[in-house]
Amino acid sequence: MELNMNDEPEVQIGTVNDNLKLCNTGMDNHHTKNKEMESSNEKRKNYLSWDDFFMATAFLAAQRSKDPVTQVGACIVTLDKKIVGTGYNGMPIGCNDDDFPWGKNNPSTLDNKYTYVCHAEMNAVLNKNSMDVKNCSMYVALFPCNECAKIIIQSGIKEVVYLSDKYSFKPQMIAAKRMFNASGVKFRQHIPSNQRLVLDFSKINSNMTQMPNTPEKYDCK
Ligand SMILES: Nc1ccn([C@H]2C[C@H](O)[C@@H](COP(=O)(O)O)O2)c(=O)n1
Repeated sequence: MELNMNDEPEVQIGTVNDNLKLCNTGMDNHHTKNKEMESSNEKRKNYLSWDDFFMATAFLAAQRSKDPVTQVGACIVTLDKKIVGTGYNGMPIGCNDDDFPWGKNNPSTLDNKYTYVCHAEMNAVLNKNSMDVKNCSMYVALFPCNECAKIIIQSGIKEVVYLSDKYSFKPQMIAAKRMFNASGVKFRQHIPSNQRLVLDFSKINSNMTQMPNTPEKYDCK
């Protein structure tokens, strides 16, 4: 899965650079590199930073969204770096994704998604799996609107880390910043170290020349 921090997914592990290297050097070099790494005592260098990890988690959550135009994800993290909630923009529970509108340019308010969709931030707070989210940080793809800002403030979240503020000119985002400033919620933009992250599900098996039989075929008694 490719987590394009701006766009749609594909599916590798590590950064795009890792994978480009892998493609360009071919399998032999890949095996040599793997062998070199196996005998080295040094730790891996290009692991994800916490900020990149939590933002990527928000982006991964966004991939659950059915919104055909904008997929937003949010991830709530405690002071000791534990994820306690994720959310993405979607219809409320019980409101069938196929029955409610996903368009946004219909003249009738009743026929536009904005009337119904729950924002990623709201869902992340409501989906929390901890007692509360006091003093937590929220990682979110897009800067929160005024309605989500109210929820963020009331829930006790103390920091918002966003990737894009592309709607900063809209009154909703200006109001959100006003409220954050007044209530002491800090906000900062995260610039990811890589524009794209690729999850390669096949990489976990990449050092195997031959795969064993599936576990079901072994007699485990
Ligand atoms: N901070 C945000 C901003 C937007 N959303 C959701 C709400 C809609 O589903 C969509 C925006 O649609 P667009 O006007 O870009 O077509 O994104 C959110 O969850 N959080």
